Amino acid sequence: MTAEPATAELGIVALPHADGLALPSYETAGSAGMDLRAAVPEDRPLLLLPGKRALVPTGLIMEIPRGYEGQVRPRSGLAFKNGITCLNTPGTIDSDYRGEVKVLLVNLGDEDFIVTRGMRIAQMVFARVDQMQVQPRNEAGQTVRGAGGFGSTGTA
Ligand SMILES: O=c1ccn([C@H]2C[C@H](O)[C@@H](COP(=O)(O)OP(=O)(O)OP(=O)(O)O)O2)c(=O)[nH]1
Ligand SMILES: [Mg+2]
Repeated sequence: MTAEPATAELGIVALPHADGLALPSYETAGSAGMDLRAAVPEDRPLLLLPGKRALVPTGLIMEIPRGYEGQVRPRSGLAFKNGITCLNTPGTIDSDYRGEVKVLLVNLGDEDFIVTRGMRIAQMVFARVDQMQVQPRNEAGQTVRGAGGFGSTGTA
């Protein structure tokens, strides 16, 4: 199976510290996310102690089309095997952001974790977003749910 041609275009600027690293790409034709690689120095891998967090550079600046956002999400394999996840998941990359995309990893496991150069540490999913016009009102329209929430409908 080959991928359907993508309709939207993602501009990527690779910074010098991403030299030699593969650009993000979809691992399979139907992948929702493209994996992000750690642009840490080859000779200075990042040690993530249990309970600690770190902002991991990707070495990439992205030009996301207006009307889309980038979501930085954890990889399930790292989460399951090592307890490594994204602290602020899903991280939000705004379409007008022109800084380096970084991944806020946290080690929720009980062992040290070493992030090496080129390691695929997270994935980015692009989603359409709409902006809303804020409309102040005196009261909200009635619904069956009303103010019920936080388990109001039960579990069974
Ligand atoms: O995981 C993340 C989350 C955010 N960002 C960058 C891109 C995003 O566009 C910007 C701002 O993110 P966010 O709005 O979540 O953070 P904030 O704390 O509200 O910062 P700001 O005041 O800059 O909006 O930081 C990342 O590189 N990685
Ligand atoms: Mg913000």
